[in-house]
Amino acid sequence: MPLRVGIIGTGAIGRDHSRRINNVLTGAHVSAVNDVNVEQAQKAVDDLDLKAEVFANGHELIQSNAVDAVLVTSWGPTHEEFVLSAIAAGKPVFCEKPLATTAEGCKRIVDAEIATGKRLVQVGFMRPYDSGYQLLKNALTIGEIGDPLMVHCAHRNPEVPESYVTPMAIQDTLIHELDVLRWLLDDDYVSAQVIYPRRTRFTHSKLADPQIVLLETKRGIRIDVEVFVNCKYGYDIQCSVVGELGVLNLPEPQSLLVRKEASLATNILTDWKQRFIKAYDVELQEFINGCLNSSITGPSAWDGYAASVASDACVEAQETGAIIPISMADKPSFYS
Ligand SMILES: NC(=O)C1=CN([C@@H]2O[C@H](COP(=O)(O)OP(=O)(O)OC[C@H]3O[C@@H](n4cnc5c(N)ncnc54)[C@H](O)[C@@H]3O)[C@@H](O)[C@H]2O)C=CC1
Ligand SMILES: O=C1[C@@H](O)[C@H](O)[C@@H](O)[C@H](O)[C@H]1O
Repeated sequence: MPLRVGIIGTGAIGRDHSRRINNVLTGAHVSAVNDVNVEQAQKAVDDLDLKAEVFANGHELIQSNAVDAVLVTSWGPTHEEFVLSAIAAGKPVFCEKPLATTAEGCKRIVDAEIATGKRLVQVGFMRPYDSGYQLLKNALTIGEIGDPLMVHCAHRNPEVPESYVTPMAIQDTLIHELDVLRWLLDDDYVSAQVIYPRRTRFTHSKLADPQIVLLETKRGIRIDVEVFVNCKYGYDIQCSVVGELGVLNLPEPQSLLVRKEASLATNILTDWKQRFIKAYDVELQEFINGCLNSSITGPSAWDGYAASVASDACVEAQETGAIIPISMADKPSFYS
């Protein structure tokens, strides 16, 4: 019996995940959709030929007998209520990042999930499923470059809308590095600082762009992440790990090298849909398989909480200009 998935939020990624569930992955189909913009939900059903029921309210979708599992792909500030509602209904829920926009909100989700006694939540941290990051992880695991000492990252988007403001550079964008670097380094953060270079003329009054985030880990690794969301030239994710014996660089996405007319050229991707298309497929197939086997194993609510603890500190660092300490509680055995 295929898994019947209900999707809350039929915007960019809600549509993309609907497409992949129905047309790429196995074992599931989209049975229900909801969006505050109901016309948009209906348009997703029509455009993608979803054969899904349109619900006027996300909580009614969660309660429906036509829904076995829930995907939350609405705006970040709405995630906590829907994830808590799915947990209360005893239904597995895949929540796009961020799990909640504050650590406090994530902790409410952690506590609610632990109270049920079983894993129900997977968070949409797709980078650990990316083949390039897995090459980095494997090389670090075998000690290819000795102990990691420093990490240099860049998270560049071509442009963002006027609704995208300074804290979102952390809560919506840097949250990916905050998660993947914990996993990559098997380490946690102890401090955060944010510095502001000269602003690009392509930003707006409510967005400091670019930003540089400086992090330190428990093992003393120093990390710098450039967050530049109006870089204009493309969607460009860089990660370079410097160790005692050498340097590991995240591979560039595969792209043809064209030698022609005294030029050597290759393309740069322009958005996240293509840059991580395989990672999205793998993470969601893992979620579907987990639901069918009653064993959710992907990035957990604790991972969402841990990333948000660091995210909260980075937002405080944005506001104060100070170096903000980060302290993490021990991971509950429930998530071991
Ligand atoms: N993992 C990744 O790489 C990516 C993750 N995301 C995450 O996915 C979420 C959605 O992002 P996008 O699709 O880019 O945004 P979007 O704005 O294209 O779509 C969000 C949709 O949610 C709907 N919505 C808002 N509040 C709602 C509510 N209370 N109930 C029902 N629907 C509601 C909006 O009407 C909109 O259609 C965000 O949390 C974002 O951080 C987005 C892009 C990539
Ligand atoms: O999660 C994503 C977006 O929500 C976010 O706005 C972008 O900055 C990220 O690159 C993308 O992966």
